[in-house]
Amino acid sequence: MPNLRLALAQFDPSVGDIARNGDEVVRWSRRAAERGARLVAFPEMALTGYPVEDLALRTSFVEASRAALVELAGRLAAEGLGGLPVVVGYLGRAQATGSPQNCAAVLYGGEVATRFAKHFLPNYGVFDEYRYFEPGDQLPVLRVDGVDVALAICEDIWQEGGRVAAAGQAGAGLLLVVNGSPYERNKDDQRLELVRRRAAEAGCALAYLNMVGGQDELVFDGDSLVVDADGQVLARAPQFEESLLVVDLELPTASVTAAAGSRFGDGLRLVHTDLGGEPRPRPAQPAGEIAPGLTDEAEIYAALVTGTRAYVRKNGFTSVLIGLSGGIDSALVAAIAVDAIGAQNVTCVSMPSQYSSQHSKDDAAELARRTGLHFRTVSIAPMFDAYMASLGLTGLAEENLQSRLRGTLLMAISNQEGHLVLAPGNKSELAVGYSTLYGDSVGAFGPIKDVYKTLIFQLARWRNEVAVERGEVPPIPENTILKPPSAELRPDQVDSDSLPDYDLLDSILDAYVEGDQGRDAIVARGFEAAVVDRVVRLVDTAEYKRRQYPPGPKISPKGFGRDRRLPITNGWRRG
Ligand SMILES: Nc1ncnc2c1ncn2[C@@H]1O[C@H](COP(=O)(O)OP(=O)(O)OC[C@H]2O[C@@H]([n+]3cccc(C(=O)O)c3)[C@H](O)[C@@H]2O)[C@@H](O)[C@H]1O
Ligand SMILES: Nc1ncnc2c1ncn2[C@@H]1O[C@H](COP(=O)(O)OP(=O)(O)OP(=O)(O)O)[C@@H](O)[C@H]1O
Ligand SMILES: NC(=O)CC[C@H](N)C(=O)O
Repeated sequence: MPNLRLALAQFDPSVGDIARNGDEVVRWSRRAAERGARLVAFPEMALTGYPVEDLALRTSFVEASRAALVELAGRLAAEGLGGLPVVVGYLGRAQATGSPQNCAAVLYGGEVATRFAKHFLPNYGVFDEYRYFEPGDQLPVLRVDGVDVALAICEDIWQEGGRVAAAGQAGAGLLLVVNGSPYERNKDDQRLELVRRRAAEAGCALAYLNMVGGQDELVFDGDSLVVDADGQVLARAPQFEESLLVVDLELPTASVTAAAGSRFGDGLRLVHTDLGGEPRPRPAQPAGEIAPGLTDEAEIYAALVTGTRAYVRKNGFTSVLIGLSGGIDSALVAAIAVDAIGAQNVTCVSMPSQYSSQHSKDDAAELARRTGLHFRTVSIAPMFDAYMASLGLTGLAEENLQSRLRGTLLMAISNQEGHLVLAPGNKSELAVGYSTLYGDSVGAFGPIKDVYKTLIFQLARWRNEVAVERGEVPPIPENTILKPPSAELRPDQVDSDSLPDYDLLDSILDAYVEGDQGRDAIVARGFEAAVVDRVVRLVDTAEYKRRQYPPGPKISPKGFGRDRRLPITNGWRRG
């Protein structure tokens, strides 16, 4: 059996920065060549970044991507890499109609050897690909060193038939799939199972390459992997880290004999590109590594850190600002920020009012001491008194004023010092509208907006335990984790005064938001009808707040954002 040394470049592209992404393709291709790879692949739309959203509808952007692809082919050859076939995703257009397409190409010998477009387009959850792209209709097969490699793009393997079935019918020796597959909790297990099933269906080995990094609300976790035809994992890249996965594959001798243009299932037309090369023997020291997977908490925390770091850096900031209350939410956000960009780049402000307890001030200061982040205290009391003297506010208006003064203060410091403000709201609060508009909801990015309160506690404990295991100081003070959550907007206030206990609330939210179950179905599961009705009503009437909330990293199958699109003005009250 011939050997193919394959390299999967699991890198972090930047949306819209075609020049930088092109440079990265050259850099990683050079590394692949140095490691003896005979074929190197880059993720879905690596040249433009992914997803490009409505940039796909801009002719100037499509043309820039197409021109950059041709230029990249020449540049690779000029830099001595013309003999290494490079599979790279880009934004292209259909020849017949000129419509945008989600494409990939093989660059070889200074030229674009072949191009093809994604066959199946995802149009659910966060994806809108019918809005942008025309589907492709080719089965691209690349012959390299006596092995036939069929190529596909992400959703192509998530739906039945298509290129998977066609690759099997054509007799390909390897199915190489390039992806932009956003992170969700437990999706790594789902992908592994999918990849194994598709390898069996195609009857050949399958190489799955995903990108890493963050793009607005999406986080990409990498976790690229290669399985043989029996589904056995031959190589696996680390999660959330850039890496070059190099693997030696013993593959069947090329056997695709159908004529170019032959049709396969789903009407796919075979385009066979023979790059030549002799079959190679198995090397004395075969390549291939299997990175260990992360635990559930480690994976979620890494996603939050990755998403936050990417947002801050890709938007040109170096530092962030957080209002630190001594409570668990802002404490976890501060810990994430420190892990993402370093304590020296994180500033926290304690903004006590007349209702702030001593422990809240002490706990905030203690977190700062433990992590080494910049910390200062600005009392909101004089500003509060000035407002009260002018307006004479009471009740909720008085409570919200405190939160708004803090929001204004944070934005003022941001303007003055150039830090990006992080919003500390969690998913439970966002679900029921338990935050003050233009108050604690101000900010550019919400690192924990897709994390339920019960999971916040779990992550805080986990982060502290990791620190202990590493012999470091746990970042989050014990008291912050142990005390009952409170907004401290009036004397002795605790969250449980106005909300069901978080265990109960999160269980109902899980059914209503993640599970999309109706009110009756949730009650039928044994939850008290009055509590369900209240939670459903709170969720439904808080849509206006969620739409004004900053973006934040999606970690669940249904983040508030593009995964869940409901009207703000909505008279439907039956869940
Ligand atoms: N459909 C709609 N579309 C657009 N805007 C709408 C609207 N309905 C009301 N509004 C506007 O929104 C205002 C009400 O919203 P808002 O001003 O935020 O005030 P509101 O939601 O009434 O009160 C804030 C709630 O969040 C809780 N909170 C605040 C701060 C921190 C925490 C915490 O522990 O984390 C909890 C607080 O206890 C209270 O229950 C209305 O006065 C109105 O101006
Ligand atoms: N005394 C304070 N000093 C600084 N920031 C504060 C203070 N109180 C509230 N905040 C800011 O407002 C956010 C909302 O705080 P609040 O205490 O109302 O609710 P919470 O959701 O329980 O959050 P946390 O667990 O962080 O306290 C906090 O996360 C923090 O960013
Ligand atoms: N980019 C894509 O086609 C992604 C769709 C696919 N279902 C995934 O999440 O992995």
